[in-house]
Amino acid sequence: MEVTVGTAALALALLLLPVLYERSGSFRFFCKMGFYNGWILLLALVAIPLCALRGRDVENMKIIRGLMQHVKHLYGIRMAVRGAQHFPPRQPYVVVSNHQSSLDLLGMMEVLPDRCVPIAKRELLYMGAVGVACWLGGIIFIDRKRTHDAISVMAEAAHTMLSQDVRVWVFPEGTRNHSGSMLPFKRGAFHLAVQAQVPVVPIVISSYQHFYSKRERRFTAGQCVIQVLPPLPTRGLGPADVPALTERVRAAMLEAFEALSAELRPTAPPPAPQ
Ligand SMILES: CCCCCCCCCCCCCCC(=O)SCCNC(=O)CCNC(=O)[C@H](O)C(C)(C)COP(=O)(O)OP(=O)(O)OC[C@H]1O[C@@H](n2cnc3c(N)ncnc32)[C@H](O)[C@@H]1OP(=O)(O)O
Ligand SMILES: CCCCCCCC/C=C\CCCCCCCC(=O)OC[C@@H](O)COP(=O)(O)O
Repeated sequence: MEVTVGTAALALALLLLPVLYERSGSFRFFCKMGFYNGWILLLALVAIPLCALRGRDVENMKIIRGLMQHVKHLYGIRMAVRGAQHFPPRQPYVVVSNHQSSLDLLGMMEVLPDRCVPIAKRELLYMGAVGVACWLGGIIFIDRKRTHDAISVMAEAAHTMLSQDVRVWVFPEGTRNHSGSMLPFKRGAFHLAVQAQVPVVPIVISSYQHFYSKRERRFTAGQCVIQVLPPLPTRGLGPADVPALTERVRAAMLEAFEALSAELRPTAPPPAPQ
């Protein structure tokens, strides 16, 4: 009898889930974000044995990129890449891009150049299978609480970029930013580019505001533009030039971000006929 009541309660709860999903925006938001994280965890489990054949190697980022590229379709996110011709061919460079949310992974995987690895907070290493996949992909981890150590890791990265022909992707805001603008940029990425004497390639991911908002618990289908801006050379620059370079790149990115936000902002529906 107890089993029957339990089973009936479970069946009722399962029947109610679609209704709740249909009626509650917040429930839908949490389901979608839960599925996003769960799906990436599952993809990481698939990636691990494939990547393990090579060991820790930047070439494994191709496997991770390939496995991630369908995820946008699951969410109805249409992505357009502009300015891909700006990627310098056959040379190392530092990519810098804005960082709004963990959804940035989708934009990153849309344009990630070959032999390019992100710099990530070290906490990612402890996310189970995701951490293992990131390690196998050659992702560079920094401890944000230890500035001196983070700078040493970046200095080592400058060497690796040149000796092993590697490109590096940095989020110079240093953290996710949902404000609809850009935080001040930290200078690590620009020191890295100047130390290695390689160009900086700015990439702007358009605002998610019209289809995704963590604060409002809103996540619908939508459109996202990833704009690659012209590279800035650093040849001949030294440490004293880093602040001006940082500000120049941020100004260019902010201008492009605002232009994209204006372009993609949904136009108000026409007034209803009287
Ligand atoms: C198949 C499925 C598998 C799924 C796998 C999916 C994988 C995808 C993974 C994607 C990961 C994305 C993760 C994104 C993140 O984790 S973002 C967070 C981490 N990233 C950053 O923080 C990068 C940006 N931060 C910096 O550049 C900082 O400057 C940093 C180097 C970290 C140091 O930060 P902080 O401690 O806050 O110090 P300051 O920035 O204030 O710097 C202090 C002074 O040092 C100078 N400086 C900085 N860097 C250098 C350097 N490299 N060399 C020399 N000097 C440096 C800096 O200019 C400051 O001095 P001044 O004030 O300018 O005098
Ligand atoms: C054994 C432990 C198991 C833990 C399992 C955790 C499961 C998590 C599963 C999938 C996570 C997928 C998300 C990948 C990471 C996205 C990158 C990202 O956006 O990192 C945030 C970082 O840029 C800035 O961090 P903060 O904004 O400063 O914070």
